[in-house]
Amino acid sequence: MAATTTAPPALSVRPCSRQTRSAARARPSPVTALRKYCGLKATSPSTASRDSLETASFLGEEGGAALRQSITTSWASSPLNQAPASSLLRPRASTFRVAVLGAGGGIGQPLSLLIKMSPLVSSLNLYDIANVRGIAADLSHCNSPCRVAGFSGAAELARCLSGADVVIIPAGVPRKPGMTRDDLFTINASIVKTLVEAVADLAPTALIHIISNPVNSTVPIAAEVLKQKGVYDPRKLFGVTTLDVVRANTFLAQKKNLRLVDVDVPVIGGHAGTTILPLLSKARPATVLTGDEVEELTARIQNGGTEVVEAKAGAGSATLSMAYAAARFLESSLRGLDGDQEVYECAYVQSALTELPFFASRVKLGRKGVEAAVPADLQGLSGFEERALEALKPELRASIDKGLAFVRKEEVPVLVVA
Ligand SMILES: NC(=O)c1ccc[n+]([C@@H]2O[C@H](COP(=O)([O-])OP(=O)(O)OC[C@H]3O[C@@H](n4cnc5c(N)ncnc54)[C@H](O)[C@@H]3O)[C@@H](O)[C@H]2O)c1
Ligand SMILES: O=C(O)C[C@H](O)C(=O)O
Repeated sequence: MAATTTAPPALSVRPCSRQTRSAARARPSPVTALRKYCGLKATSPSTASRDSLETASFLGEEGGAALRQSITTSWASSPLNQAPASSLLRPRASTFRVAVLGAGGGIGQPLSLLIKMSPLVSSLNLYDIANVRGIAADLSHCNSPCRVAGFSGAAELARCLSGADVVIIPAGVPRKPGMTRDDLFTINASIVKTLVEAVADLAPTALIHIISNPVNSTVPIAAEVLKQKGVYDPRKLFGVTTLDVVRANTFLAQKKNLRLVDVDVPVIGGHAGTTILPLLSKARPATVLTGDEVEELTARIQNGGTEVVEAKAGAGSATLSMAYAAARFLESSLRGLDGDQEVYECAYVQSALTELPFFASRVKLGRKGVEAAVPADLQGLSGFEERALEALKPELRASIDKGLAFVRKEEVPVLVVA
């Protein structure tokens, strides 16, 4: 990730489309390349204006504009059309402080790198029970403005959390082949409970992004802990389900040969097996799918996590795609906190959209976290989706109850997962 003095397209986190890749090969002006730059978030025309689609980026709208401006100036004035790195990398100063708990893990490390690249983040605190000082030292050598510090062991958790605007929690054990996410409950429930207790005490106004599985239960656990501590604000607690949306977008685009950047599939319900419900009938662009295609795509999206667990054959679950998804969700959250107006993501939150107290749906993000859930996605579902929605409710409810009972020290209900 070293900054170079060569072509600015190297600044992109990823090329966003075939068109962008071929444009890069043709060595366009850097300004043209950046106009096409889409960064981590492939914004949908359904949720963004044409302008914001063009500027949507991991850099944020303003950051992207500032970067384009700096490149216009420095590129044009450079005799070799190769501006010095210092003038190319001039993102805006920002004010958000992010803490990652479980930063030494398979998700934590690449996620921390992506966050270090974000000009929306001024300070990144890494925490793990394992030693993360080396990771912090390593990251701190990247010449992006965000300050990085490492905190290892429970004694340093308080300093890590102090002043955080967003706390991201990927701490916990991942699945091995043959396990369900619920099989992780025994270990991860306690980890999440302990960490959220600390967040309640030390960063009670922070947004909390929970990645640790089983998300369907760990989010209710976190809610109950925060309630017991008297600091629960349901607008600020999220189960990160962005990976389901990322997978749905990718798999649909592959299946129907669509431009990835155009595709947006809302995914509702929860984050485990059949509780993951992609609403393909609401996909943008509107796409004609046969019944078989819907069933096949839905199953692939629901089993995306298992696909990776099996491919890794005992070495863990999705880490890189999860880091990418979590970085996208963080960027959207920070843009909301920063006052951007039209920021939407799917997330697993306290919800009144169905009879279930927690439910993943598209939500509007704002200065205080969730501004509103978007009910429109649940209206006019296909027959297949209606049936799948009803079918997922018992399992999701059982997972929620299991999480709540764990904190309330009630008898934990037996959860039967197919
Ligand atoms: N929400 C999602 O879509 C999604 C996607 C992928 C993985 N996950 C989940 O994320 C979790 C982490 O996955 P991973 O692959 O990074 O696992 P990992 O084992 O590679 O990393 C977990 C890290 O957590 C740390 N840790 C454990 N207990 C801790 C504690 N009490 N305090 C601080 N740190 C602690 C470990 O030391 C380790 O560094 C798993 O539960 C996995 O199932 C969720
Ligand atoms: O599948 C897992 O266990 C990890 C994660 O929930 C995923 O969807 O990849």
